[in-house]
Order: sequence, then C-alpha cells, then structure tokens
Amino acid sequence: MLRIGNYTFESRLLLGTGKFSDLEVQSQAVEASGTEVLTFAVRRLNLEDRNKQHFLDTLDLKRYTLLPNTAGASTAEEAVRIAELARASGLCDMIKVEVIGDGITLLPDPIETYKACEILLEKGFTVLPYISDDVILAKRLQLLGVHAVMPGASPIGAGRGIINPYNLEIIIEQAVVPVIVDAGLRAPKDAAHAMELGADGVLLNTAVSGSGDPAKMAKAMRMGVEAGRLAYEAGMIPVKRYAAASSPVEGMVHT
Ligand SMILES: CC(=O)[C@@H](O)[C@H](O)COP(=O)(O)O
Repeated sequence: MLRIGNYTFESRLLLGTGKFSDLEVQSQAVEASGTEVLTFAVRRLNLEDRNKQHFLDTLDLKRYTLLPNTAGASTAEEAVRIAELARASGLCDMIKVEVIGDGITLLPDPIETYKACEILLEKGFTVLPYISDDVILAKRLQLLGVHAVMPGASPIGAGRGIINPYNLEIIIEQAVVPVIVDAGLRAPKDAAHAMELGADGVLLNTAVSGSGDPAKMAKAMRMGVEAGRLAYEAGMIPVKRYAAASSPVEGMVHT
C-alpha cells in the first residue's frame, strides 16, 4: 500500500498523461498500467472553459486520483498560482510541484521549488515536489513537511534510466515520507531498479507514451514496478566478490 498524506493506493505506478498520439491510445495505456494516479500539467487544461473537451473527459475519473502538476512554472509564485487554480477547479488538493530551472536540461530549480513548497504547505496542499537526486534538498523538504519527494532518475524525457543509484539509495534510506522516482525512465528494468532500491513508487510518462505500443509498454512497466517491489520485500542476496557454489559441496573432492 502506498500512502501519501491522506491518500492510499494499491498501485505504485503513477502515470503522466502527456504526449500520447490520441485519446484512445492513452485510455488503453492508462488501463493497462493499473495506475490509480494520473498526473497532468494544469496549463494543458482549459480550466476557465469547462465546455471544451479535454483528455480527462475520456477517462472514468472515479477510478483515478488526479495529481495536477505545475509544469510550465519557472518561479515559486507561478507554481503557487497554478496549484491554486487546480484546487479551485476541484481537481485535487494534491499537487506535484514542478518548477523547471532551464529549458535544456528541464532540471528542477531547487530554490524556487523549496519556496513553492513552503507556501503550498501553509495553504494546506498535499505537496509532492519533483527534485533532482539531491540528498540534502530531499531532507530539507521533508523537514519542511512535504508529503512525498519525487527525485528524478534522469532528465525528463531523456530515457537514461537511473543515473545515480547511490544518491537515490541515500534519499530512500533517510526518507520519512514516500519516495517516488520520477522522470527519465525508459524500460521496465529501470522501473524495477527504482523499486529494488526501495522506492515507494515510480512516476513515468514518455517511456509509455513514446513507445511503439503504449498499452503494451504500460503493462510492462506495471510488471516492472511489481517485480521490483516484490524483490525489495523479499530481500536480495548480498553481492559477493567471489563465487559461492549454489549446490552443497560437503564431501566433494575438489581437484
Ligand atoms: C508528466 C510529468 O509529470 C513528467 O514531467 C514526468 O516528470 C515524467 O517524466 P518522463 O516523461 O521522463 O517519464
């Protein structure tokens, strides 16, 4: 069970809804992923004009928790404004804080992210900041009171998998709130890797929406997350320097 603030989920896979070729493909992928949490950029929705159809209209929203994100914000003030718009529109009080520092790396701005979280927590939001794999920032944000941290595996859309497992491991070890590895994943093995390290969940988008068969990839990612989590719970064998025979060797004569 994944617990974030007052929310609980069976699935540990959170899915982004951007860049799907069409709404039908997206619905099939969402279904196949088994996700319960869908994230989307608030700026993609025309919240002022609810008569216009948007992608959320094609999904059975009773089955999903919406996780609006502040993509497009480059300052704390912008992120707060977007979050308030999302909450006022009745989407959710949970917000993924995404304050991007530059347009090339799309890496999050740690200072503006921190400021935005401080304000949003005061305003009573359930706050999930997207951050780099920065151990100290993850710690400082938890001291502030965020409800989860979302360190990136590698830059958004880069598909490079987990660049720094060492940092992620430390973030996970020290965490007092769920750690959701967010962005940069490509293959089910990356999702499994994050879960094997002890992450509480994984958020991904491009790996599914940009794949040759999004529904099939969504299912593969679901299986990757589940396999990684099971392995983590089972406890993996320690890595050894030398061989250790897997059959009993007592009584055998070695030449
Ligand atoms: C939709 C969303 O929130 C993305 O910004 C997220 O960070 C996923 O990144 P990938 O597309 O690399 O999976």
